[in-house]
Parts: sequence; C-alpha cells; structure tokens
Amino acid sequence: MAPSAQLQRAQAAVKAMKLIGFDQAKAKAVLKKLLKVYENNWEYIEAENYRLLADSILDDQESVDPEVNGTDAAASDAPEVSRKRLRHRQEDSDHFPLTVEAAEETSPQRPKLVRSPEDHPTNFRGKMIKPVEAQCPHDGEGSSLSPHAIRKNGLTREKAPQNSHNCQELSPVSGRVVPRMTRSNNPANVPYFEKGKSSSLVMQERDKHEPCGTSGNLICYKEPKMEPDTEVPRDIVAVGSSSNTDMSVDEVPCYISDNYMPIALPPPYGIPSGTAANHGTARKGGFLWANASTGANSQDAPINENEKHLKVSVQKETRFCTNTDIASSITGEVKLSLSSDCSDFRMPSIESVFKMVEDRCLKSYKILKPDFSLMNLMKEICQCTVDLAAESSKDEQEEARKVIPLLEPLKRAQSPSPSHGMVRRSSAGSLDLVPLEIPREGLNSHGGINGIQENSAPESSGHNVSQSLAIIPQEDHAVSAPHPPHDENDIAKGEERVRISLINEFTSEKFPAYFHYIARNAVYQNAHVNFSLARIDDEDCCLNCFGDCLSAPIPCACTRETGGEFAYTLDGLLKAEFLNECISMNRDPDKHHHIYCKDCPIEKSKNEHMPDACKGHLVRKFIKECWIKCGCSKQCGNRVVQRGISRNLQVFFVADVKGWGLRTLEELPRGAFVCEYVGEILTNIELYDRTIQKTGGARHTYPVLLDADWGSEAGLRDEEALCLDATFYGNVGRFVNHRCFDANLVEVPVECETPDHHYYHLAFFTTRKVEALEELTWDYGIDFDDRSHPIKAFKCLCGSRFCRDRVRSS
Ligand SMILES: C[S@@+](CC[C@H](N)C(=O)[O-])C[C@H]1O[C@@H](n2cnc3c(N)ncnc32)[C@H](O)[C@@H]1O
Repeated sequence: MAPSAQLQRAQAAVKAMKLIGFDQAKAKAVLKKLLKVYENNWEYIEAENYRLLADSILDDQESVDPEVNGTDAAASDAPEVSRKRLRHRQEDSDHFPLTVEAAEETSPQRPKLVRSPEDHPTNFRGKMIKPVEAQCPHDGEGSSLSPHAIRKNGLTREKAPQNSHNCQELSPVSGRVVPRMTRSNNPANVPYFEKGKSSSLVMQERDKHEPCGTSGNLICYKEPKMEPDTEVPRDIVAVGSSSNTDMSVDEVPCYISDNYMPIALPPPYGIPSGTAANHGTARKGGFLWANASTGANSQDAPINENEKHLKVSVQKETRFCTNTDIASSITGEVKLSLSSDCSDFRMPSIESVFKMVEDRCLKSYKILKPDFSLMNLMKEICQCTVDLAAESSKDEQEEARKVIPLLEPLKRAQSPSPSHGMVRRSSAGSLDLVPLEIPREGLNSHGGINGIQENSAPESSGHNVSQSLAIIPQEDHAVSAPHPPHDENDIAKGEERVRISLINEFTSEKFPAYFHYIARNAVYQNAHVNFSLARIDDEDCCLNCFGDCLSAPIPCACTRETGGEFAYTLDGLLKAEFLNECISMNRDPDKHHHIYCKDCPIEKSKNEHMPDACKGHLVRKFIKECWIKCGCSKQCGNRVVQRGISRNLQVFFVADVKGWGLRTLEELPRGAFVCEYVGEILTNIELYDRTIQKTGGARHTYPVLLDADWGSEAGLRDEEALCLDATFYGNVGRFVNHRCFDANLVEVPVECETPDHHYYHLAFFTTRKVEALEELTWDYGIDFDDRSHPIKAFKCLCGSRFCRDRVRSS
C-alpha cells in the first residue's frame, strides 16, 4: 500500500480511537503492533470500526501494568486476546445483539439507525439496530462505540473480516432504504428509525421467535422489563473517561433506558454542544436528553439487560431545521425547544414524546408519582431559570434603591397629570394620549426600564439617576423580566392563524423594544373580567342556532346589540352602514352622543378625593358576536374577531421617530377585520400606578381605555373600569401608528364573552380599500389642542393633510 494511503488509514484509526476516548499515543502504539502482527492487513484492523484495535487497546490496558511494562506488552498477544474476546462475544451476542455507532464529528448527517433482521441473519439473529452510515470506517462516516459500551454490550462477531464484509454488503453508506413496515405487520409496535428518514419513527416487525421480555428482546416497547433495583443514576457516566467533566466537547453521554428504542431528543435549542449544559444536565432527573445532532443519538443506541451508559460523538456542525417549543416559563422568557438537523424530520407530537418518556421514567424510577408530568418539570426548569435570573437582577435593584429615594407620595393625588400615557376620549370626544415619564429605576441591561427599551432620553443609561423622579418598585410585574426572544419570521410565535413577519430596512434595530406577543387579552391582576357562562343569559346568546347564523332566515339573539341586524356581511366584512357610523364617531365625535359618569374613573385617578366632573364618554356602537354558549359553529359568520387575524400582515420599521408600524401585504377590502388591539387588561388604577412609574419620556406608549360604556352605569367599581396596555404584552395591534382623521383603520368595540360592556375587544376594521404594502393607521383620537394635558405624547408625523397637530403648530 502506498505510504500516504497507509498514513491516512492509520490516522483514521487513531482518530476513531480518540473519538471513543482512547489515548492517541496508546492507540498509535497498539496499532503499530497490530499492523505488524497482521502484516499490514488493514481489513482486520478496520473491520467493525476498528474493533480489533479497540479490543487490543483495552486488553493492553487490562493486562499490562503500564508502570512496569509500558504499552509494549500489548502488542505481541493482542491478536490472540482479541480473538478470544471475539469468541466470547459470539456467545454473548445471543443476548446483546445490538450495536451503536455515532457519526463522525465532521459529518453533517446523523447516522441512520436501521433495524433489519434480514440484513444480519447470522450474527445478530435478526435483532440488530445498525447505524447504516457508521458501519464502515472507510466511508467517512466514522462511528464510535465507547470502550465501555463495547465491553458491556458484548458485541458479536465471528471474525473481523467477515463482519467487514457484512458491513459493506449490508450497510452501504448511502442508498439503502429500509422498507417501512406498517403497524399491521408489526405486532409489537416496535419503533425504529428508518434509514434516510433520520428521526422518523416507523414500525418494525419484531423477531417472532424472540419472546418479549427476554434479554434479547431489547426493542420490546409494549412490555418493558421492570428493573426493581434500578437506581436513578445521579449523573450520566461518561464512559471512557474518568468523569463527566473529562469529556471532550465532542462527546455527550446519553442514557439509554432498558427495553426501549429511544427517540432522539435534542438538547434545548441554543445550548451549544459541548457546553456544561450538554454534559452536566443532559439527563436531569433521569430523563433522556440525547442530542439529535450527535449523529449516533439515542435512537442508535444498543441496549442490554443492564442500565447502559453510552457515549456518543457529537457533530460539531449542527443544522436545525425543525424547532419545536416544548416548555416555557410563565412569561415566556425562557423556553425549551426540540430541534432536528434533518430536513425531512417529522416531529412526533410532543404529547406522545412526553408520554413515552414519562412511561419510561415511571417504570424505571419507582419513586416517581404516577401523576408525574414531564411537561411540568420542563416548565419548572424554565421558570427556575427565570427566577434565578430575577434574583440577581433584584440584587442590583436593591443597590439602586439604597441610592434613590422612593417617592411614593408622587402616586395619584399629588400628581398633577395623572393620566400619563393613557389614551382616552376627552369631553370633546377625542382621545387624550398623555406622555409617559420614565423613572430612572429599574433600568435594565437592554437600556430600558424594567424591560422598556428607552431610546430617546440621553440620560437613560441608568447612571444619571435624577432624584426628582419616582422610584416605584414593581418586582411583581413582568416588566422586570428579560427581553423575550422574537422570531422575525413570525413575531406572533405561532399564536396567530397566520405568520406575521417583521422587517427593518432602515436601521440596525432588529426587534421592537421589550414586549411579549400575546394573541388574546390577559388580565394583569385586579381587573374584574368574568367570562363565566352563567353570566350570559339565554337571551344574550343564540342557544338554538345551528351552523352559520348569517345564513339563518331570522337574525339570532346576538343581533340584539346591533338593532336586530348582523354587523357583518356574508363576506365577513363590516356592513357599510355600521362602518360609516363608527368612522363618523371617530372623525366627528362632537356630533355623537356622550355620557357623563357620576364618578369618572379618569377623574378619580387624577384626584381620588376631589375628582373633577366627568368630561364625557362617547357612546360607542358595539358588535356582539356569537360565542361558545351559542348553538352555532365556530365558522358562523357572526364570529369574525374571535377567530383572530387572517390577513397577511407585517410589522415593519417606519422611521426613526415613529418606530415600528404595521402594514398589510395583501389588498384589503373596505370593512375588513384586520386585528384586535390586544394587551394586558388593567384596571384604570393599575394603569395609573403603572404609568406614573414610567414617567419621563418613553418613546412609545400603548395603553387604551375601554371606556365605551363607562357612562351608562352609575357606580362603576374600580375593578370594572378597565383598559388595555400593550406595552409589555400585546399583539400586532400595538404597532399600529396614529394618523389624524383619515386613518385607514377604525376601532370598534366587540363583545364576545361578557354581556356587560366593562370588558370588550377593540377590533380594527379597514375604513376603505387598502393596497398591499400600505401602512395601517388608526386615529388615536389625540386632541392636540387640549391644553389641559401639558405634554402631548408625541409630535405627530402622520402626514395627513388633516393632521390636528400640524394645524395646531401652524
Ligand atoms: C401604539 S404605539 C405604535 C407603535 C410604535 N411606533 C412602536 O414602534 O412600537 C404609539 C407610539 O408610536 C409613535 N407614533 C405613532 N403614531 C405616530 C405619529 N403619527 N407620529 C409620530 N409618532 C407616532 C408614538 O411614539 C406613539 O407613542
């Protein structure tokens, strides 16, 4: 053989040994001797992934006292010892017929596991799990089996060259596809991983001669063998190395439970292979956390009668094509995901994965309660991560508080401009949007305050803390949470029926400042929002309807709110008459009816003890949609808003001052529902308390009052005077920018769940046909002329020729 070829093969052999944990020098020394003994016959040495070499090294380690004899002693008798070992294993193979191999670290492909009885009729009695690509060392898909695994599993072969032959013949690197077996011809429902399908689960027929439950029946899924004495291993044993921490970054242990074909469970997304998380926490609480990108992940693992600890090689390069969130902390800051590196990966349902793992855990670890939930455990992991992170930031806040006095008295009564940041209808019918002031407390690492990105104020670095500003801790609120991750391909993270992409073509600001996407309103704390069915009287719903109420000859009871007529057309659009009325209310509020409440929540929040008289609230037109107590179907034409966003929308960066905005990527007809304004449901007082905490020039503000019916009730309780704040939690509605007068969206109150009008949905409908790529705008109703609000929220740049701000300035 040409020297260079020799060298290459030698290097490959040493590398393979290194991959499974052998010392390189030792491997070289033993290899040299083997070559001598076998007269450079590489076939023997390379067979079965250098089995001979591995065995010889092991023998060398066992039989030779290195202190005295060094490595030399191994060489002379290595072949003999190996042959003995082989004979032993031939016998053992009846009981331990499986092999496991791993992908070479440079291989982008995971080795595919097949189990195909007919492929290996003699050696493995039809029960082999064979990583196809990894069988032959020449194929560049080098695989590894830890020395420990080799010993424990007692892998069988008659003679190395024979297996080498088998390997080439039966398990070519590419091309062979194991035929899918149907469930019907698979009585044991044994899952295995189909070659070429990476992780796709298919059913493989079990050897009918092998009764389930024998030691050889290791792939039995339905009746796993119980091991009463199985101890939950505290840590994963890093086989082939002295401890876990000794492992190379290319190796990760995976624990294989008895009697199961493990499925591939990759590590949490974002944890790079080789990190402590991979090594140390790969199997927390006894769960399998094998790395899908390991090549020889758990699916490839051999299983024997005892608990197995296998070490598999991890590919350095990982391509994640599938990414599925499986658990999250309450507010979504920390998530656990499953990823796959294969394009044709078909993710099994998370429920089935959890079920399988839970079953295994219950069987293996008897200390688990029957109601043990893996999902809860995962969520707990996420939440603990958040809590621990919060603890450290709390410490920082404590430090800040020592320096900055709390100005609690600034709350409520002493504040001259209490409705900071709040949008509300003024007496003139317009909405007042009063600016927020940003406190200097709670400045976080994102340059924001308690999670709010603060871009405009130069002193927002957090070090120039002004004593004149209020410092009100709000540890309990999500604003202290870290910035949640966003997906530019879908900022809604799958919460909506459609994806909503995000794009910034102008600046480096990749994502909007802190906020967490929610598709439905959520109560922050004290808001009294009672969705109970009992509150909905029979006459407030259409109990006896069926299918689509819009097609029924007589309008259903739900039209009571809209004068016995549906607000929607058969095409799902808002009827012109209804729409015109809503537009008119927004554009010309003075022409519409107002109600003046006795104890106006707005005035009360300004001055609790001596509130001013109510400035009036516009009496709005409501849509009442059919809901779950109704007899009609979810597809009923009188259920539009509750079905959520269906249009192709995009969040895009408009300009520096305005920030982000929302646009449509498709043409929208007049009267089309676009989206809701979704946020946290706060009481008016909560909003007040919250907004005075963030005093000082927040770039954007997001609260909206739900005051459409405040005037109709004499004594509105605090917990019934509600608003929506989309600052921290919200949907795409929070990105809709303001346009004076001729905005292309109009907001309409929509009632679904509650018969009263304390709580309702605020839905945006198009006021006209909107072209694709047009920005969507909404008239916030800001009265720029209202001098009672000393600071207006923003300098309006709506560009409308009817701009109220421009008129005022000029
Ligand atoms: C509900 S948010 C809209 C989304 C916001 N642009 C963002 O980037 O998150 C309202 C804020 O957007 C900005 N904004 C909206 N309309 C504007 C306009 N016509 N001119 C200037 N700023 C505007 C203001 O800062 C306002 O407080």
